[in-house]
Amino acid sequence: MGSPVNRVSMGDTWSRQVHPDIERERHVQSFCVEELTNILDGGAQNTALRREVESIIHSDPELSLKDNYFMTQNERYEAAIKKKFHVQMLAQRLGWSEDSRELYYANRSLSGDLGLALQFVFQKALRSLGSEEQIAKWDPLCNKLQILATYAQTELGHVGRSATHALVQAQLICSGAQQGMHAFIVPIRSLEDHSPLPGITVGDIGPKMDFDHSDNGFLQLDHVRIPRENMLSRFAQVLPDGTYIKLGTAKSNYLSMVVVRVDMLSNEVIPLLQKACVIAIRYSVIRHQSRLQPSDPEAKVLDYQTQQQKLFPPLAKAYAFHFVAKSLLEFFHRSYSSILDRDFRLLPELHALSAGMKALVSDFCVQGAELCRRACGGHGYSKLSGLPSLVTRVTASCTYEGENTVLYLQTARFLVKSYLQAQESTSQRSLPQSVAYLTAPDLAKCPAQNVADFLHPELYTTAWAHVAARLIKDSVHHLQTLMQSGADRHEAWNQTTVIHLQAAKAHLYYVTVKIFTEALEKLENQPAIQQVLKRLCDLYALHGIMTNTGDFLHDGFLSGAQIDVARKAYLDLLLLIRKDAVLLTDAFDFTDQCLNSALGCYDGNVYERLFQWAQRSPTNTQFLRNELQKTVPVPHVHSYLSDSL
Ligand SMILES: CCCCCCCCCCCCCCCC(=O)SCCNC(=O)CCNC(=O)[C@H](O)C(C)(C)COP(=O)(O)OP(=O)(O)OC[C@H]1O[C@@H](n2cnc3c(N)ncnc32)[C@H](O)[C@@H]1OP(=O)(O)O
Ligand SMILES: Cc1cc2nc3c(=O)[nH]c(=O)nc-3n(C[C@H](O)[C@H](O)[C@H](O)COP(=O)(O)OP(=O)(O)OC[C@H]3O[C@@H](n4cnc5c(N)ncnc54)[C@H](O)[C@@H]3O)c2cc1C
Repeated sequence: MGSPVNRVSMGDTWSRQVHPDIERERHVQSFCVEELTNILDGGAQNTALRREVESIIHSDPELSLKDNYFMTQNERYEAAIKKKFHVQMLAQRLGWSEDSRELYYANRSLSGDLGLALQFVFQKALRSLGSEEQIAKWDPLCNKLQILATYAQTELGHVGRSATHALVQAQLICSGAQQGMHAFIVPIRSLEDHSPLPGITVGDIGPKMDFDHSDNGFLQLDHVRIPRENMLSRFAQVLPDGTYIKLGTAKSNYLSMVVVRVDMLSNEVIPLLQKACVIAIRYSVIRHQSRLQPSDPEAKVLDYQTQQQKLFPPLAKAYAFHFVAKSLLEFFHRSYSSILDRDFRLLPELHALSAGMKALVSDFCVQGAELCRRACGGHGYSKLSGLPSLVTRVTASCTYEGENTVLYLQTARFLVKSYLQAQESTSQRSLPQSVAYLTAPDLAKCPAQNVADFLHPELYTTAWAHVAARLIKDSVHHLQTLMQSGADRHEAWNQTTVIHLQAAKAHLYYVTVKIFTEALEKLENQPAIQQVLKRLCDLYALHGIMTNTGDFLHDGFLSGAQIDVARKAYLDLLLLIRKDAVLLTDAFDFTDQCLNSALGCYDGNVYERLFQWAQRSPTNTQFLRNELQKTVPVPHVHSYLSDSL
């Protein structure tokens, strides 16, 4: 690997000297950081390749992210477009193919700060909904950037300034009959001069909370005609005489959403939380404040239990979600090709899991990133910490690709069906794997008696299964009671959605705990890593219990006394994780350039960097001469004072 300092140096003179406070954190290593990095990367060869790509990207001045925080929205957009084309040229020169690991790593090292991100969504949709001929026609045009494509499903589109083509999801009306949502490729701008085509009104939606690197726009279509073959036809066709032929199910065209949701977790959402944890935990061993004992020197803030309570649950989630995303991706790969071949048996479970996980993971990533930001005190409010951008960027993921409440309810719909299926004693069909626990034997009371009992993965997984199953049963009971009292199905559903939402969240939490524990079992040949990750897994499961105690107490599954014991187990874990905390963040192996944070650099030289970066601000660099020929920052209060006097 070479010296880590070499990897992370940003060229500042002090960055070769690691701050002693952070160096001490790395002094005693209870596990091999490099080995953990290899696990996260899926193998040592991947780590090596990723670092190779990172060094290419970071040595290229065109691809620097360092001025991002000082840019306006339009400047960010332009810089992101410029980088996109630059990376494309680099890829051509170095032979990085489309969908290659190299391009994936290039995107990661640039924090996804590349323009034309929606082209990716367009292509995912094209490949899942298009026929082989349509893919062969449109995909290469996108790869070579000969068309700039976007995905327009939500009303008011999302097309902006750059797109020449949009994949529009719209109602198909054939011979007067509504056939549901279908995907159409609509040319919207001239390929000659980029002007909007007849009938097209298109533009940028204006200032946003973040996502300035991405182009979001509105689109109106007024009597726009497109060729019949522009309707994506893997799952449905319209013949020249107007006959509609259904090749899939009524909801086959929703497949594109599944594909993108699965992909974006590891490509976009989870790294944002991971980076926030790296920044806040590194800063928390540099920042000293107050004393643990009156006679002590000022303590590192990470030594306060409340600081650990802020930062370690998000860290545990950052690891848990890595394994969740990996497992979801594996399930996706197992089922996708049969779905494309129109075998839809696995689709309901895949949809329910991917929609629900997108919601749960993005919700927790937002909460976690904001906690990290606040854990850095006043400096967390500075954009130069990197944290405000991480928070606002991850916040978008609770909305795009499906608003989270809407997605939890999709999972809940599947849970109701699965529960009813589990109740049918005559049913020959086995339940999908993720809900198999609905028929497993259940304990009425948790047997845990002491702290050690609460650290058994089987115990807390069973506890989560119990709560999820009870809440699902409860939600179905409420639904059925309302229907039996005369409410129609839709009304009864709406009157019980708050309860369904709670059930869906518990189910998803159970699934994440189960996936994390299963991932640990596979690490038995690496006991030191297994041990450190097990602590995070324990913390993840117990933190969930601590923040939902009512659900565990409700039917007496846990008693008040057991909750006290579980809390003791949880608090003990904070101390154990404390000594490995910085190493656990190092293992994510984000370069300093990619973190782009004055607080979070590997070397811990926070204050020098903050000071130096602040001086780069245009407010400090754009000077004018005042009447006394002295240079002063603009706008200067004296110019107004002299006007008004
Ligand atoms: C190098 C690489 C770089 C990469 C770098 C990446 C960067 C990445 C940056 C991200 C960049 C942002 C990109 C944002 C891009 C958008 O945001 S695009 C817009 C996406 N929009 C959405 O996701 C809309 C979300 N809403 C939904 O999904 C809603 O549930 C629906 C599906 C639209 C509701 O429709 P509905 O027909 O009313 O649905 P509903 O009655 O509830 O259900 C009907 C049936 O369909 C089923 N169903 C619903 N949805 C589905 C589905 N998707 N599949 C299968 N079945 C489904 C239901 O299970 C239900 O089945 P049954 O129970 O009847 O059997
Ligand atoms: C950064 C960003 C990028 C985006 N990019 C794209 C893009 O490229 N292409 C594109 O097509 N779209 C894009 N979108 C739009 C995005 O997909 C939608 O905003 C999202 O799917 C939510 O839909 P909505 O805005 O209509 O919210 P609404 O559906 O209006 O939601 C508003 C409220 O209503 C509630 N609600 C809605 N339906 C129900 C229901 N059935 N039951 C209970 N409550 C409900 C929601 O929970 C929410 O609280 C993007 C959005 C963002 C923020």
